[in-house]
Amino acid sequence: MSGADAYICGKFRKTIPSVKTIMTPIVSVEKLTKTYGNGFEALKGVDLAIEQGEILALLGPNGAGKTTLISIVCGIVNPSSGKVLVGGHDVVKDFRATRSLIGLVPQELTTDMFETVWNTVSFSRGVYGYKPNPALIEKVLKDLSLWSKKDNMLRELSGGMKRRVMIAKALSHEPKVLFLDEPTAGVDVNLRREMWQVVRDLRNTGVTVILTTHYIEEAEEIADRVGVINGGKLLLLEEKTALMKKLGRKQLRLELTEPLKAVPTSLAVYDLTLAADGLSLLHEYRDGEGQDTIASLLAGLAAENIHFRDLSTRQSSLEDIFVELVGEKA
Ligand SMILES: Nc1ncnc2c1ncn2[C@@H]1O[C@H](COP(=O)(O)OP(=O)(O)OP(=O)(O)O)[C@@H](O)[C@H]1O
Repeated sequence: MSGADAYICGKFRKTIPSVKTIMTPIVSVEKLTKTYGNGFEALKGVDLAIEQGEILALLGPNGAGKTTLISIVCGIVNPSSGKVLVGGHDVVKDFRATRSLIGLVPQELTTDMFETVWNTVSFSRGVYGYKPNPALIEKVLKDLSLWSKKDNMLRELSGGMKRRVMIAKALSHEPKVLFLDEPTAGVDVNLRREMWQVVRDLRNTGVTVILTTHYIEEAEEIADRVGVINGGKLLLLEEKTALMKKLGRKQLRLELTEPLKAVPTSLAVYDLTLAADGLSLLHEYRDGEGQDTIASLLAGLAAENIHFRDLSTRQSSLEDIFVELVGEKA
């Protein structure tokens, strides 16, 4: 059963096998470059394979090249060199075939505010040359909790509903790959969580979701894999949990009972940082490497007669990892 079939047949059913069992990428990008007319090199050789049924979050600061990459895959911008395949079809040579496999939800709401939800979504399907399919449109609107608003004009909807209409439009022609460009930019926390659930539900129908985001929390929350783009290059592409494990750091903080003037030489081996007031000691270590060291550190402190009244650990977040990689916030 294809992702689209699953979409038609069930309320976001979990019918699709896990990412790891499927080998052929639904989107494959090889040595992709883009130099705009003014000579600006927006992409400098990007390689990327996206598996069917995964959620991939592309993180990167402003101007990193995320929208350029998405626009090339969607056939909106021409690449300067390299090759992009969607469902095995070349995005330049076989534009119609690839475009019909893709749904794009742009950053901006681009639709007639005086049109009804039903007409807007139905019209989108027609744009792709598909025959009307009221049953599918009904299903899409119900799954996105828009059914009760089908006869309302877009201007009568809340911000969150308008965003869901944009997703419904993109799903109206049953795409296999859905691109969401900054799906939750400028929305409140509740709406962001609602959107995350919509994205997860979509993935569970087999739709492959690629989203760009500035919100690290978003990637941390819903992505299966994370790609980091900066300066037109893909700096890393990694399964999220593996990434957190590999690059994640832990920090042990000890609150001392008495201020310490300096770290005793016998403890120099632990690479401790003493706070300016002398009342806390910090020890950083890689995830999974700490246990033995911490036991001997605590023994070393006891031997030096240094006592602490509290101790806490902190796991570095994806945000810390990102800042370390890119040198700035997303
Ligand atoms: N049509 C264009 N002509 C010239 N340069 C462009 C054009 N479109 C984009 N650029 C430049 O290419 C770079 C990448 O832009 P792009 O929109 O892909 O970044 P982005 O990662 O999506 O950024 P943001 O997060 O701000 O949306 C930027 O420096 C931008 O100014």
